[in-house]
Amino acid sequence: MGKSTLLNHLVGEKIAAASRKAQTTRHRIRGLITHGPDQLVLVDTPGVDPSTPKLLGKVLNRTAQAAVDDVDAVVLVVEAGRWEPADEALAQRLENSNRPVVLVINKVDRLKDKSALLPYIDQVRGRLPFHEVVPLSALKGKNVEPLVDTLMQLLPPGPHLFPDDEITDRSQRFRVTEVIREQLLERLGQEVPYATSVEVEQWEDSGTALHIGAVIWVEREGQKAIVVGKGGRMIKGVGSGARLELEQMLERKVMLKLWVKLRDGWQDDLDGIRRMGIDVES
Ligand SMILES: Nc1nc2c(ncn2[C@@H]2O[C@H](COP(=O)(O)OP(=O)(O)OP(=O)(O)O)[C@@H](O)[C@H]2O)c(=O)[nH]1
Repeated sequence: MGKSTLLNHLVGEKIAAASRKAQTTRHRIRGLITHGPDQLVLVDTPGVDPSTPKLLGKVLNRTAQAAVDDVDAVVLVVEAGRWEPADEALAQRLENSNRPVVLVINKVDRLKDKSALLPYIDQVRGRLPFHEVVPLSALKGKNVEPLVDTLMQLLPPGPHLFPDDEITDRSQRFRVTEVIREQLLERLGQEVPYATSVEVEQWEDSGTALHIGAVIWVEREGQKAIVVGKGGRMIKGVGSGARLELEQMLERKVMLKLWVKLRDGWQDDLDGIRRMGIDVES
């Protein structure tokens, strides 16, 4: 859908892992936009997929539901030209949420025939009494500002919840794990990335560089071999790709060390899920 890409674009920096593979978002991440007296707190949620069998999937679905209960307005993101069964299921759930729902039609840059956009908007407008429908491209940053304006107008009056100059409630350490996870998602085949999780174990400033050590946890021995790759090629690629991104993000020299370790079945163990830093709604 492009929720993470949109969130990153809105706050102007990478705070959430985005990737071509579905269901990459695992955490509840807040993005912050402050314009003078107005402060918008954006909550990214994991995609809602009721068919996910693993306990991790169930936890993610609960996180998404709890996020809706917590907010003043909901942004439903769909892809231009499409209306998937999952979109319909979400729209139905939102109908009774008593929250204004803004429909974002993302990826308009992908539409080959631009004249198809207006009939599509007419068609989806009727699915729910949307507060507003905003077509945009999160990737290209096209028409993103009207979305911010619409959301700002929906804010209830109140004090700022976060400092004015912050763009996320998540720590730098967390953002580092997201950068590494994104590299894994980009470089590995379908199955393995979902079985991995990243944990920062070392964070030392030597003055000239920031030394970061992180563990990539996998569930099975075979996955370990894939993440390490032939002659360590995969893990080296992940490491150098992540290091370049981190140097840009942190605006300084970074020395990154990665280890791959085995932790059996963490996706099916609530404590394991918690240890990976994933929010578990009770
Ligand atoms: N062409 C195009 N691609 C986009 C756009 N927005 C996002 N994408 C791509 O769509 C893919 C999914 O984007 P994400 O931001 O990870 O989507 P998400 O909704 O957070 O996905 P989950 O992790 O499943 O929740 C990535 O490959 C993005 O680069 C867009 O406006 N145009």
